[in-house]
Amino acid sequence: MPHPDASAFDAAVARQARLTKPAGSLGKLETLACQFAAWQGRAIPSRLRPAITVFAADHGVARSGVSAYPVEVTAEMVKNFVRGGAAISVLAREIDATLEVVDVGVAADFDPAMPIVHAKVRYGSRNLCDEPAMQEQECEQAIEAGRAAARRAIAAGATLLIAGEMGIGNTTPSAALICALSGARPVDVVGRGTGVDDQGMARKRGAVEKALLRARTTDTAAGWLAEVGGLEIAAIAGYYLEAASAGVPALVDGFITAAAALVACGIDIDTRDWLLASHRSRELGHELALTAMGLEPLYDFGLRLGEGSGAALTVPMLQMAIRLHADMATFAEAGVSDRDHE
Ligand SMILES: O=C(O)c1ccc[n+]([C@@H]2O[C@H](COP(=O)([O-])O)[C@@H](O)[C@H]2O)c1
Ligand SMILES: Cc1cc2nc[nH]c2cc1C
Repeated sequence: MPHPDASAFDAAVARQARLTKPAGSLGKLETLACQFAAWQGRAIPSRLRPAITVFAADHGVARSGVSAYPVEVTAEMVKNFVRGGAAISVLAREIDATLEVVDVGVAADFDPAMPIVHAKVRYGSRNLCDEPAMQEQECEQAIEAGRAAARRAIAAGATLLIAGEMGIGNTTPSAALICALSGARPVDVVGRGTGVDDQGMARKRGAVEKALLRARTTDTAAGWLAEVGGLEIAAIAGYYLEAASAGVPALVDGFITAAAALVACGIDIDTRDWLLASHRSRELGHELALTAMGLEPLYDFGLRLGEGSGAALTVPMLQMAIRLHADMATFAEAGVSDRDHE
């Protein structure tokens, strides 16, 4: 995997020091501009061209009372994405991002003419409590669907990749993966997802504990993904792996994408160098998962939607960071006196 360009980073840091502002006064915006400089391999990064890919799939475990919503919502929301009425549809238009929806495992048939990517591996993953969620070959097929989506986005000119997801029940496999890969306990990771009540929470924690116990001899990230993951989570892991291989940065959205990012980093630790976390999700174990990868969220608005929405919301801010870095005058250009040097 390529590494971000350290000399472009240094050149960007030097430029930040010459811009007409007290040193460090633009805080994280300065760091972000320098990070994009390193990612793009140029002291002044160019305007971002974001691509959003939403991966949709269903989950066998969703039939065990672990979600506040019925499984049918996954397929219904896919249609809503396409019609333009979902939150991510609105945000994609607002930030001028492309939006592609990939069916990797929704438990329903779609009209073949519907403008989504038809990459269904199977009608939902199996119930992780009782058996491996995916066979190895199914898992690999889902990873490849994610890799292919990243390749398409990059070939079309995207310079920032955003993965989103839709899958009723998917906070349960995500919690299981985060526990398995970080060593955290289910009580510290399992949250309310779409808003389950206390009984639902107990069922969810029970499901995660049962899955972790059943698959306890698993010893690789890819192995855990197949045992307790899900088809859209596998696809997103593939999407991140491909982004990093191509040297294109990718945003980590909420709880589910963080679980996928942990898997990708478990498969190849260098993936981490190309990831940027957008927000802190309201979902319990999210920050713990980000910390396990050394990622820090940019903001906290109490979001817990998914779809890539939290990541999409950061794009205007990232564009501003780059614009400021590119267009502000230096002290010399503006004839402004710099600080006294000791
Ligand atoms: O992004 C998040 O942090 C997030 C937190 C909770 C729920 N979600 C979304 O809600 C769905 C999963 O919730 P659940 O309760 O069905 O497991 C799935 O479609 C996710 O996109 C997303
Ligand atoms: C309506 C709805 C929209 C979503 N978008 C992502 N997860 C979702 C879950 C539900 C229930």
